Amino acid sequence: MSAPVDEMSNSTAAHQDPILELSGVRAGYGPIEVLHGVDLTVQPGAVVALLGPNGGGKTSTLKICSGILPVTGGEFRLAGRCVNGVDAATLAKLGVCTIPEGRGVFANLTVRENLWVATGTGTSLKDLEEVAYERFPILGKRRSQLAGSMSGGEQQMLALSRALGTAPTVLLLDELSMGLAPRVVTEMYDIVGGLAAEGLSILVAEQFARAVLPIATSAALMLQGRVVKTGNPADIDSELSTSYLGG
Ligand SMILES: Nc1ncnc2c1ncn2[C@@H]1O[C@H](COP(=O)(O)OP(=O)(O)OP(=O)(O)O)[C@@H](O)[C@H]1O
Repeated sequence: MSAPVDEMSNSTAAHQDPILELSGVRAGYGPIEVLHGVDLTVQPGAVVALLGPNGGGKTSTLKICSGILPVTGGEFRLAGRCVNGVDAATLAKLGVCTIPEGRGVFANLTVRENLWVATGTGTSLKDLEEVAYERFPILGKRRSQLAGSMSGGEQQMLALSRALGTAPTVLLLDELSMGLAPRVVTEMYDIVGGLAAEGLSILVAEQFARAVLPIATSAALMLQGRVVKTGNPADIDSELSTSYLGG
């Protein structure tokens, strides 16, 4: 039997259960169901790559995990507790942090102001800046610069800093590679791999499998609202080239 959500602590990474678990999860938009029974597991400290073509349901699955899209069937568990119906703000307080497609940085705000936005979760601006500038010194140099005038990689660093400043246990990343040069994508995924090595659990939705597979501990292939295969990154890579990419 699941413990009440209000008994959950932010230190969920130490738990024996998977940090995130979807079992037969169904969801949709209005009357249209788009997730038809998704099964997915993220173990503590793992990087799980959620792969597949456009419209397969990757973003919708991340929305379930962040509490934006309600579960209409099946079960969503966080560190072993059912969190169906728990809202996004509560999940954020429980340590689930999302970097959405397009990064979610405010182009017309400075780096510092963007960090200030994350103080809504209870972390002070001082702490957010300390974490950000220590990890990404370039952001310290750009603290008074408008985020929209920075490179795509620097914006992604800012998005990561905002997320990390809130000390998450689970990071949800949607299309980290979007709009970035291949070299920058590799750099960003190296950073993500480092975060997992520090104990963060990470679920990454990514269309460009080759970008994320080198740092993934496991991968799941999503087609038409279902996870059709899960396994180690090498197996899923070959599955992608033979079935989905047709080659
Ligand atoms: N806000 C929405 N309203 C209605 N349908 C939606 C909405 N968002 C997504 N969908 C539909 O849900 C299905 C799954 O989309 P989703 O964005 O989750 O897939 P995806 O694998 O992330 O694809 P992409 O990489 O293109 O974002 C698609 O058929 C899509 O058209």
